[in-house]
Amino acid sequence: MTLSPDRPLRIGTRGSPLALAQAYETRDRLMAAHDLPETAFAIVPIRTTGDRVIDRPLKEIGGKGLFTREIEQQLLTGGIDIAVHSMKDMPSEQPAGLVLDTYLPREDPRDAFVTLAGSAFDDLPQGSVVGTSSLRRRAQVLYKRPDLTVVEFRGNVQTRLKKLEDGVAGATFLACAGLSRLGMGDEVPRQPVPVRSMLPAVAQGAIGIERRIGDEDIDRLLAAIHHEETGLLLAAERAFLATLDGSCETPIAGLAEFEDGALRLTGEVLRPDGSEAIGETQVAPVEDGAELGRAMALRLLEQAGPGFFDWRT
Ligand SMILES: NCc1[nH]cc(CCC(=O)O)c1CC(=O)O
Repeated sequence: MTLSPDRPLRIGTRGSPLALAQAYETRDRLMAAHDLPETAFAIVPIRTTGDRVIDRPLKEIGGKGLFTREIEQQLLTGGIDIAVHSMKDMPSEQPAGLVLDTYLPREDPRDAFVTLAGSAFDDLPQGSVVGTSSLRRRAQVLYKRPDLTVVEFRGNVQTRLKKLEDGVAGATFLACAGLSRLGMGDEVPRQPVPVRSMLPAVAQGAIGIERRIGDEDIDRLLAAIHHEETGLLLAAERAFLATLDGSCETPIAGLAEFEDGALRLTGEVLRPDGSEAIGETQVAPVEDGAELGRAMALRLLEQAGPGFFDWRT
């Protein structure tokens, strides 16, 4: 495939600072892998429903693919050639005609606990207010600390820090990966939360690149930057998520890690109000991740029983 300034490879992405950083990282890896100049690529920011509607909780806007639909549409109609995504925002299945199996090396998957003073989650005073728009984080926080109040908190890193300064909440959570990709790892007063204390979202910290099925030039281009290990981990986590049929309305957490040459998966489901959590850890051969994830999801669903994810009134 010949890429030139006249016919650059168009990389679709959301327009947020984090999304753009991920698109640039992808471009830089493609430049290095294929010895191509910057002018062989064009970054194309695309506004999604999730970006447009910022005044309502995500779960109210509803539906899967809030941050991806418009981008996938452009990919299907040829407006862009590839799309770069935060894998944790990706539905477990892609629209017909698209495939998402190229991953960059995963960043730190942990959540970071953020306060103006940089204090640790365990030191948060009784009755404090925590801001988050993530159902998973809300349920996990309330499960561990029923004394806390959780308020809705949307917006980018700067907006959230401003809200802390304005006293809207005393603390919030952000993904470590996002902060370091933004180069803000040291600017933001944060404490990484151990994964055993707060299990991350499925695929947190991983970047995925989506393409059209059957475009062999692009297949070859992307194969050179695919990170196999991340692929093995995400196979387990994404099978777990797919079997649970999760959406942004279901508090689900999952993390796969390598351990002594095997793959260890921890999965967790919570009631939205944080009154109950069910989880387990299992080990399997690295190539059996998808089966491990599926089986774990089925066991957790059975233990949870019907109505587990319903909001209690
Ligand atoms: N839902 C928004 C979103 N999607 C991916 C990340 C962080 C980066 C990542 O997990 O790869 C974030 C922000 C956050 O949770 O702090």
